[in-house]
Amino acid sequence: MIKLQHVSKTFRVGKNKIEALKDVSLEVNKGEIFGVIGFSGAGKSTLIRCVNLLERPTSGEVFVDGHDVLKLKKKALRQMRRKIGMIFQGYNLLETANVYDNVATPLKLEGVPNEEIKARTEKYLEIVGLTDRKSAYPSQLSGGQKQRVAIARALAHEPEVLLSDEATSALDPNTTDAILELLLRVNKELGITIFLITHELNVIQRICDRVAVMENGRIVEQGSVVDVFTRPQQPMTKRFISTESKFQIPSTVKDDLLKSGRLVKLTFLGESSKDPILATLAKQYDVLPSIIAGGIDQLKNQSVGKLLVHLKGDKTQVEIAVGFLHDQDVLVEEVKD
Ligand SMILES: Nc1ncnc2c1ncn2[C@@H]1O[C@H](COP(=O)(O)OP(=O)(O)OP(=O)(O)O)[C@@H](O)[C@H]1O
Repeated sequence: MIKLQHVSKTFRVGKNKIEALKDVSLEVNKGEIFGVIGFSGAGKSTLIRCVNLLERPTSGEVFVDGHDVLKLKKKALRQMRRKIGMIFQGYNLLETANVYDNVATPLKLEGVPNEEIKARTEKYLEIVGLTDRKSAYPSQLSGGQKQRVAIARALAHEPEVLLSDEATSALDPNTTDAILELLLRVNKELGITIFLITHELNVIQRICDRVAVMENGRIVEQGSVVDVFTRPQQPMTKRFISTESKFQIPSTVKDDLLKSGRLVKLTFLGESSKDPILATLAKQYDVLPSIIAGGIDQLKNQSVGKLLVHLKGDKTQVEIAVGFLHDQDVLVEEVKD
């Protein structure tokens, strides 16, 4: 649905050159939710803006639905842009128009017949749950409600793709969850492909099928969310996950534990979460496993269990026990200092 090939973007500010994107290639399939994650300044906004040419790449190719958008003439580009809706962190609503008109006015400007405007505006306000607030002005709405208006406005053009530029970054956790639920419904029930950028791991975990991790204008890793976040390969991805991870134990506690044994982080996926692996380990080897911390991450279609376990015992026995864990269907990471 969206294909970027070797896309680079250089900004010139006075005498300085800023390489915001460096040879970025990625493909978003029809019907999926694809997320790009990275810290501030990684190039995410520039990347998403290259899809609908709010930003023109310095080099490389951008395809939307098979069309090479950089080669499209004005009229064809306008038509292609209709296939692409966009929502932003700052909502971009018309403050002087009420909710209904915020959705209806852009349709009017596009020449959609009046009856169709009414039908679509009502339909999409209903989908985002704002039918009873259609006369309210943006200043009378919460951040989550404003984002719902922006989503209805984007959907009213009946796009094939929705681009989301940090749509939940200004919202509190509960409102973020509700907007993510809405985006999931938009994807599932209306069949709209979603391409989003975010700096929030939670957004990727909750709704994305695939993810790309960006650093300094480059994509350093991409793949399915389960693979990338349970078996991160690149230091940047590991750093992202550990920054967000809830497994932070005080260094004094960690030092004590490492003196008396080894610490392993176990990640359980799917069926492996049902096996009594630690009980088996304690029974088969002369090793005492203690659970130091644990939790479950809910990914879109799968839950992932994580345990931080201390293994105490004779050095050789602990070594054999770690080998046993590696042989199971769990991911084992040794925690050192
Ligand atoms: N219009 C512009 N002119 C000059 N430099 C720009 C412009 N837009 C972005 N940049 C620079 O390009 C780099 C990438 O910025 P970008 O906004 O794409 O990153 P980001 O990952 O979206 O970060 P953030 O989440 O903070 O917006 C930064 O160094 C930024 O300063």
